[in-house]
Amino acid sequence: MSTHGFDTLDDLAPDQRVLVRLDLNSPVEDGKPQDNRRFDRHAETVRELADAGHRVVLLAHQGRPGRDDFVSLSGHAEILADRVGRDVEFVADTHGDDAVDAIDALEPGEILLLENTRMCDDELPEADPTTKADSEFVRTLAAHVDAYVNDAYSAAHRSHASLVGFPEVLPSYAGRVMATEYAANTAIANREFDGRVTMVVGGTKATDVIEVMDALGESVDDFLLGGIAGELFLRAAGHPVGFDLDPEADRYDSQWERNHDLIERVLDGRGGAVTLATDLAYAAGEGDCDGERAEVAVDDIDEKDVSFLDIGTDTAESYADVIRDSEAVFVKGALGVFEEEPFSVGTVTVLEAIAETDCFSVVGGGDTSRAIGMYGLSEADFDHVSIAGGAYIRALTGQSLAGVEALQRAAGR
Ligand SMILES: Nc1ncnc2c1ncn2[C@@H]1O[C@H](COP(=O)(O)OP(=O)(O)OP(=O)(O)O)[C@@H](O)[C@H]1O
Ligand SMILES: O=C(O)[C@H](O)COP(=O)(O)O
Repeated sequence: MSTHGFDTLDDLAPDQRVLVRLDLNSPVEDGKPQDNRRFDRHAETVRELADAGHRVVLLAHQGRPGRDDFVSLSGHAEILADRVGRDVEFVADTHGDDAVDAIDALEPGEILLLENTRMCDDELPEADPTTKADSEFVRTLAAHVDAYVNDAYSAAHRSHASLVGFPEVLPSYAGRVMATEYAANTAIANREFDGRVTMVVGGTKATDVIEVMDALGESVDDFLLGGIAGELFLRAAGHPVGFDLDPEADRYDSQWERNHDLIERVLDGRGGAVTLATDLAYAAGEGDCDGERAEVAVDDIDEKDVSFLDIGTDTAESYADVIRDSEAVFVKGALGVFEEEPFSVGTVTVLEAIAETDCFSVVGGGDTSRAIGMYGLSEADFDHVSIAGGAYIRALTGQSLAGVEALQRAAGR
């Protein structure tokens, strides 16, 4: 058993017919899944199992019923096959006769992907593990395999049948992605660091990250703020910022209404640990992201009529200094609209400082981690680049994940 209380692939017996839950949930365009790092990451677990001679049956979900991204996994099988370097057979069935026949026909080292688990009525909604274990979906598939592996860390906060049902009835193991993500993302709450622990807080989901700041309390020495949350904190400090260029998007006002009490509480309790931007960047001229970068000192902002798109250069440099002096750095959310090169300065300066520094580092959030590839940085320069969104947030705030708890219970049986 690992130190995290679950068994891993190191504990798996040889020659198993193994059911493996992945998270291949991807952006979908014109009905087709778009390639992303989830395929590369899970491919390593799948390849390891197939190379070891196991018969590999894969489960994954895509989208949510009723949404445009709720599509079949046939396209996912093609991308995954390319990444694994082996054939991945696909059957458009979740647990009926076609699925069962295909499972029974597998030879050692062969890989089969079943249809989108959310197309099976038993998968959703969330329910307790025993109820999910008693579903036809779980009972049927469990009878045709020897073991279950959960590699879907980024979906592990959902108490769905494919995540919590199987560990109730099968010997269960964490896949490589699950084990790595779990260790890195809980480090902020579980590990002792000798030196300064810094958290870079940005992005658009201010409510999420402010709750993280509140929950983390003393385990973080410095919070470096940017993005929407950064502007909300500046607003709390009396600066007229947080102007919605597109009022429909409503990035600021509703998140301000929802969070201003919490922001005050964080500032009262941990104000000394919170560092806010001293300058901000905006698009000169047109008033949208296409304009040239211009900067203004926060103290010189008199009116709320500009949409800020990045922290300023002085702020970025001072954040980089803090990072160079840190023992551990956790990133949640980008410091600006890095997708537009002129407004990537904050995010890229901070990521470069982390990459150059010998600190323990975790970068989380789907969008934020994309900046690493976009600006020529290497994932190898970070201890961990998470592929999880909601699960990363929950791990940072010390909340348990239903799928991880299910693995831990299974290991204890
Ligand atoms: N000042 C800003 N104004 C508008 N958008 C911003 C600003 N600063 C950052 N962003 C945007 O924030 C996005 C990333 O934030 P987000 O909160 O979505 O985090 P994430 O890293 O993608 O996490 P998740 O995986 O949970 O979505 C980027 O796409 C960036 O353009
Ligand atoms: O992409 C994700 O964050 C996970 O797959 C969870 O998806 P969900 O939010 O639709 O449950």
